[in-house]
Amino acid sequence: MNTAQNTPMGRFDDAAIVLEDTAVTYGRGETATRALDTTSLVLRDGEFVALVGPSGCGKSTILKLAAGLLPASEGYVFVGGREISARAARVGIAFQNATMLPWLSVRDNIMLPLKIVSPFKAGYRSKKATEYRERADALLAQVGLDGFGDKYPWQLSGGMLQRASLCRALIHEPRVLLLDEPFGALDQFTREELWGILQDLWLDKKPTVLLVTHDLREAAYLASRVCIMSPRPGRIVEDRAVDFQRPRTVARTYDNDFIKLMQDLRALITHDGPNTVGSAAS
Ligand SMILES: Nc1ncnc2c1ncn2[C@@H]1O[C@H](COP(=O)(O)OP(=O)(O)OP(=O)(O)O)[C@@H](O)[C@H]1O
Repeated sequence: MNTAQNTPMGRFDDAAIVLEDTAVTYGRGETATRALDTTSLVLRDGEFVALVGPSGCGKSTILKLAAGLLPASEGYVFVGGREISARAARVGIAFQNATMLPWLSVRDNIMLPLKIVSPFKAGYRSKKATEYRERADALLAQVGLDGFGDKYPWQLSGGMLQRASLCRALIHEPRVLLLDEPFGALDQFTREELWGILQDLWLDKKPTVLLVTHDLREAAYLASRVCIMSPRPGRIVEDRAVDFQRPRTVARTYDNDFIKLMQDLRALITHDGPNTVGSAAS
């Protein structure tokens, strides 16, 4: 087992996520798929980084590595200072489809990680149950779902479910939040509203966030850094800081400097010239 002292991790004292010369090949032999080419990436504690790139370039693969759901074929992955394969780190995860258990209330769905994740599960059955309920209700209020805790998932709209999914990802106060196209299935207005909510949640507790998205406007609105990946087998070809003042607004995304940034990023993905911004990356 590797530790922070005797591996490359020792060089990144304040890093929340480190990929060091990491590569992933799915399968073996003739059916093997090289999904992620040799890639290095460091997220400092509290950073918000967006991963953008063509379909199939390995974005979700990077999230699976950081979540400990997938071992690296080559190189190292550290989360919270530990090699990920050594011990699962405490992360929060939200996907494009907010899968909820239909027989549980929204509040009980949100509280699920507390039932499963140490050290919370010990307190779940005892005196902490009330505290956990209050924590779930406070999060629901933060995302505009005050009073919806007793409803069932099928009584909520897609946008409301995705808000609840964010609450579930945050209920155990993870220091690392992994988001895989969390707003991809939503209409534009709901998506923009949720950008604001996610930004507020991030500004409140400053977890380290790794967001996979196809939407460059979403990436530039939310992230402090946008990493652009090449086609499969992907690797990071651009790591761009986004310095716009926070809190950011939707109106800000129509300013010239914001549009210029999106044009630059899009050109890196499509290899088009800078004046060809259209709908492909949004
Ligand atoms: N379990 C698996 N077994 C075999 N190949 C896989 C597996 N998971 C992903 N792949 C392949 O690895 C490559 C990268 O997949 P990944 O899901 O990471 O891409 P992505 O960038 O997230 O794609 P998208 O933007 O379309 O969601 C793809 O070619 C995919 O077909």
